[in-house]
Amino acid sequence: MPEAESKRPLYIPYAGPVLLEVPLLNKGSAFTARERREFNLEGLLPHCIETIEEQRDRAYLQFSELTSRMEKHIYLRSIQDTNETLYYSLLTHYLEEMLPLIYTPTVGEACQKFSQIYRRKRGLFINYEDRDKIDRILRNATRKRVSVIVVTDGERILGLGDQGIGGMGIPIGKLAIYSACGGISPANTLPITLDVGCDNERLINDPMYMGKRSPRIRGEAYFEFVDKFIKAIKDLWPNVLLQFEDFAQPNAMPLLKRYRDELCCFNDDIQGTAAVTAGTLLAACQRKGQALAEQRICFVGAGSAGCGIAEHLVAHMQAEGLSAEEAKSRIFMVDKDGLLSTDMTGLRDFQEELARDSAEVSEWRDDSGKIPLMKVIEHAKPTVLVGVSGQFGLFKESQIRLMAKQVSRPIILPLSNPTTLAEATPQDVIEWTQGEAIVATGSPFAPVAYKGRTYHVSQCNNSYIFPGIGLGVLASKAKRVTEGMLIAASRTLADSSPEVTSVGAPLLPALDEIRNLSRLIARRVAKQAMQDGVARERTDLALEKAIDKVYWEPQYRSYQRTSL
Ligand SMILES: NC(=O)C1=CN([C@@H]2O[C@H](COP(=O)(O)OP(=O)(O)OC[C@H]3O[C@@H](n4cnc5c(N)ncnc54)[C@H](O)[C@@H]3O)[C@@H](O)[C@H]2O)C=CC1
Ligand SMILES: CC(=O)C(=O)O
Ligand SMILES: [Mg+2]
Repeated sequence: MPEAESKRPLYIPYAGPVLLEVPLLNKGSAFTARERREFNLEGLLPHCIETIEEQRDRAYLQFSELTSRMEKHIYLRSIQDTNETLYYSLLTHYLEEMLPLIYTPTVGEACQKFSQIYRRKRGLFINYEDRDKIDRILRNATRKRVSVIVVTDGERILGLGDQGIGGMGIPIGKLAIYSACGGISPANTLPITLDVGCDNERLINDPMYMGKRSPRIRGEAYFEFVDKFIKAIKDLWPNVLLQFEDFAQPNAMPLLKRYRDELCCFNDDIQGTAAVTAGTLLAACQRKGQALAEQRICFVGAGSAGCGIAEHLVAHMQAEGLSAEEAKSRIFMVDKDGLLSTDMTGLRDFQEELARDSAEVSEWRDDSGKIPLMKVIEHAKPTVLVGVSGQFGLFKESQIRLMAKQVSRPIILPLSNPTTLAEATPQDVIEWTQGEAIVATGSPFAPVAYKGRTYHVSQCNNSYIFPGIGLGVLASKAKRVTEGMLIAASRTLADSSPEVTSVGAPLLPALDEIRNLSRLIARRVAKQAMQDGVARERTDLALEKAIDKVYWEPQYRSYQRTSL
């Protein structure tokens, strides 16, 4: 068996059964005869020395014999926890089939059942009680350099609410996407869950629950705890890229504001979602032969994602020539109590920014004094409807039909996850609009067959964006994630929209092109980082080399022995 010769060997201090227990290093039956001899593995493995492709075939055979999504998820996670190179080889090879099993929708159920299906350690759990020894805990995680961290406190997991430490499924899944789609080595990633308690009664009364069984720490104590966490991260890994994920609305924006100028970080639900949605909308506008600045955009769900997307679209429209005022006048934010307007009390500061002048919309009110979605559709005649409410079936037939009557080719984006919480199914939207609507969803949906045509439904999910941002940040050694970098990512996504070959062609590149897409996004993001003065200047050639250097492929390396 020829050893991988393209890369220099790795020097490994482990041998025997211990080496087989290190997921990042284990090669299983692919250890060569020399390695088996030198690393005391003889007799510990069956005779045949296999290639990663042969191992992948066996794993896929075993995977295919499982029937339920959860069994498949558990199986894939078990491979990740025993042989990470094989896991990523499998994932990249069968990305379209496996992404929905390690990510949305299955990851939602995996978070809900996290304590029941728990098997082996992965990532770090940092308890509120451990707040004065976070530095020590971080060092327990790994002695390696950490380049990307995804952190959650589990309070708003997809649209499923508080999952406590079960939320860990999300950082694990997101980082798997960084590696599978963005070429970030899993050796340099770390999923973290902050355990500050849990307010989900069902979970903390479940005897299986493995987290802290007490109400969530809130207020100043919570922010002091996160401050300590951030300080410990900055001390140990000052150049890390930190992604905030699935924090609940009261904390998501305040945490981002608190730390965005302190370390290289971003909030994926606010900023990653904004970038992917802008890219998707730009692609849809190209298809309609219109500018983004011409659209009237209605959001249902004025939370972290909704307001994050809206602010980012305002920046794009300004780049297209509108003033901030003009751009905001094209945005309509509907939350539980109807359209956000300036007379409402109790709005969060980021919602106030997007509230409509109450005098201007006074005629829109219904008998209860509120302005429900239907009234907004009637009066504002939106061309785009974005669902980020976490509420299944919120878009009603009458509303979508009215949109299609008022404007040509309405753009309808039910973005809530997982699939069971989508505001509408693509099948319904296509039928209600007689095939006119341009649709993309947060979770994957099968193509829709309607009147002899096939409509492909692209997945407008931040997973299209953050792997490329991560690669771009690492390659350019960026110190911050700027608004310009996010805009560059959106534009690259829109520019990669496939040629229209037929009605119903997908808006976004297919998943099997996502690795290439990530490299394109990385290039533009890195260049923008340089222009924004947050990254070291490099020539195009040096940047390309830096991307190649960071980019990790799931292939085995040759090992040489060294002492600890
Ligand atoms: N496709 C994607 O890439 C992403 C999708 N999402 C999804 O978006 C949803 C919301 O996420 P966040 O904004 O972070 O949560 P959030 O909790 O900050 O916001 C949700 C908002 O929806 C509002 N809402 C609830 N019921 C409503 C109703 N009947 N009518 C109008 N508004 C209603 C809530 O009051 C809240 O303001 C989740 O389901 C999440 O999975 C979030 C991030 C990325
Ligand atoms: C996709 C994602 O980040 C979410 O639904 O929260
Ligand atoms: Mg999220």
